[in-house]
Amino acid sequence: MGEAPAFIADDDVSNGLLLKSKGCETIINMGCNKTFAIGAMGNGSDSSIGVRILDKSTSEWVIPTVFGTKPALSKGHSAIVLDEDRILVIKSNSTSDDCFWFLEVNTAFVREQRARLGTEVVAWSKGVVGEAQIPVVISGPSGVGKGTLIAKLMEEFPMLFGFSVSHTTRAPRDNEQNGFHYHFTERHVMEKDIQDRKFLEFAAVHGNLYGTSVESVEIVTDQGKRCILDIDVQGARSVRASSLEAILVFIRPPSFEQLEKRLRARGTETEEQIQKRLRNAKAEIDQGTSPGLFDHCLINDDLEMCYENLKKLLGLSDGSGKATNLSVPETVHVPLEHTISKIDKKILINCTAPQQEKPANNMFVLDLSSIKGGAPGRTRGLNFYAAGPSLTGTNGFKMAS
Ligand SMILES: Nc1ncnc2c1ncn2[C@@H]1O[C@H](COP(=O)(O)OP(=O)(O)OP(=O)(O)O)[C@@H](O)[C@H]1O
Ligand SMILES: Nc1nc2c(ncn2[C@@H]2O[C@H](COP(=O)(O)O)[C@@H](O)[C@H]2O)c(=O)[nH]1
Repeated sequence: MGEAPAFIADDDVSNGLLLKSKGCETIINMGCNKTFAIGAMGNGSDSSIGVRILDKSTSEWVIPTVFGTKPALSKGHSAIVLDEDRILVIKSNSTSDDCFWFLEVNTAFVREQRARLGTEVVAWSKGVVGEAQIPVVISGPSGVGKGTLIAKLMEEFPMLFGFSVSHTTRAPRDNEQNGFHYHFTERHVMEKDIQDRKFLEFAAVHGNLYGTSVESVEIVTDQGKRCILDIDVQGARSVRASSLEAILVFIRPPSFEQLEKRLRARGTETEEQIQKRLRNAKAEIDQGTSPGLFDHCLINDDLEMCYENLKKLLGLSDGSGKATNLSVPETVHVPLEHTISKIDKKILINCTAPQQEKPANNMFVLDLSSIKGGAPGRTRGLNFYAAGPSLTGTNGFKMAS
């Protein structure tokens, strides 16, 4: 691990945006009578960035309950207050998926958890650079062909889509791999994880528990890919009601007889299970085809035609099977020495290069005007671009190794 960074406050930082250093921690004063210390906790045992809170009314330091994936310690980081709810932390020398982190200190999610637990709470949310496209939920009765359609999409566009691997308490089928088709788990483990808020949605389906973990969606988003979820109608309803913005597609069979035929031909369920799935299918088709819940409804009669229609509504095809909408994740690299400052929703990152005689073209902008999401998932929609030559005397602070 690298040596602890020191932080030097610029003289003109007076508006409470960010404050000085304390050893290897950044010290941030928030308006809520609290001071946040962010950095290595000094005990040498934790490999992630820690947080302590000073309650100024009691002068006591508190270790909060931390939600979300914690950022790993890096050689240096800087921090700046975004608003009364969040602090932005920028890690130096990090890859694009590990550079920008939001420490939520008073968002709706944090307030909810604080009220539930009766303790101080903070939550980390990793920033995702680029125009992450909203997840796609594919729903429909068992046997309609959801998995088949998703497999075709993943095969044709492996760089564009990533599958959210669900958790389930049902037993694996012969051809199913743990961690690829599902995370197969025990009911008591899954129930505990649900209690611990690890799931974005979950439902009891055909007698087993199924759920989408926050982490499963994050893994896909971190790869810069568009997340596809294969979930039942109850799950789709939960997603609709959640903070996860998604496009919801219902797949319906051409007829109930065809559905039964497909389920039987698949040969993966016992007669009893097939009967249960068919009984549930009736209610699912009713709910899926009634207005309000789903954005789109496709009939999976001819598989190729249904697949073309799916691609069309996802903006992937002009109808001829040609891809039209491929995107590439951006790369980000913030050096150890930099200053940051904030103008409205834009963060200016001035990468100083003292060894160079002339200032290099090293001013970058992190545009936060289109961000979406937040803890317990990711903060998406960050834009990062070069803004021109370095400026001096900006309202920021310098981080040194
Ligand atoms: N358009 C189609 N015409 C005929 N058979 C199809 C069609 N689409 C899929 N199938 C077949 O139907 C069976 C069920 O499909 P699939 O497993 O993809 O359904 P599913 O909706 O994912 O089911 P579950 O919800 O139970 O996972 C498979 O054997 C598949 O090959
Ligand atoms: N609400 C959720 N439903 C899910 C999830 N993963 C799968 N499913 C749905 O369960 C049924 C049965 O699936 P099978 O693999 O046992 O045939 C099917 O309708 C899936 O869409 C999930 O994470 N959440």
